[in-house]
Amino acid sequence: MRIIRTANYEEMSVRVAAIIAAQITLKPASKLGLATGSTPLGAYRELVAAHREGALDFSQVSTYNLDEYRGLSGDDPQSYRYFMDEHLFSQVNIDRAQTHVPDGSNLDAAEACASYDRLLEAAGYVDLQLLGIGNNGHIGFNEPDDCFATGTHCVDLTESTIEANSRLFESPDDVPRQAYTMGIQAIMFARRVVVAASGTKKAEAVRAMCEGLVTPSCPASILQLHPDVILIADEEALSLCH
Ligand SMILES: N[C@@H]1[C@@H](O)[C@H](O)[C@@H](COP(=O)(O)O)O[C@@H]1O
Repeated sequence: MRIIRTANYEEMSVRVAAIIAAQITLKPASKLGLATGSTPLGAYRELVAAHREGALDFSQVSTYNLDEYRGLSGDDPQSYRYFMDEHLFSQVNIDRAQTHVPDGSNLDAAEACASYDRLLEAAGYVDLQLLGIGNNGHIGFNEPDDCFATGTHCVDLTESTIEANSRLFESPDDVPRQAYTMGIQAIMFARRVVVAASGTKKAEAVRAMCEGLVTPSCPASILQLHPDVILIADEEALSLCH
């Protein structure tokens, strides 16, 4: 795992965006695995700015998002599809038909997950997977568990994740209790993984990911087995690493 240490969130965002931009420049038809949350927002802003300056062409790019709340349709402002449309897809020249997010409006979990897996398999998985990390070490919505879940699956969100994500809802009661998430396999099949982390709240999860045992109780720790991972993290997020 290569570690790029940055002074703060802004510098982290610039470094993450630069790697994604380089990926698109080198391979215009790149398949990108994308993440939601506060962490990638700055990088998305940088990518939008680069596009507006004429430096980045998304016309051949396709994207596959990690996860979606079960029960939310794409026109719900709390959905991850809405988040991606708002912060990235509507701001660049990407073909919206080439942007993919698990279908939260499909309440048939088995069907929703199987069809997302078929899509990922048909795509041959992604060239670059962008990840944030949950305070409890989750990636996507792969929560701490007794085993690593391989395929796309429906998860019951942990109390700590509901609490952490409630800042984006009116109250914790409004946070959906379940989500569909890409499994560990599709994440590990990405040719390159870029993990972004910022702030002291992520420090323990970052330490466990980089230096702890490879264990499903910290899902991000599986990334120690991936041959091409770049962690871009600020001083605060790296503060517990040796
Ligand atoms: N499912 C998402 C993850 O993909 C994200 O990495 C994590 C951290 O979010 P944030 O970047 O807002 O801290 O939260 C959510 O639960």
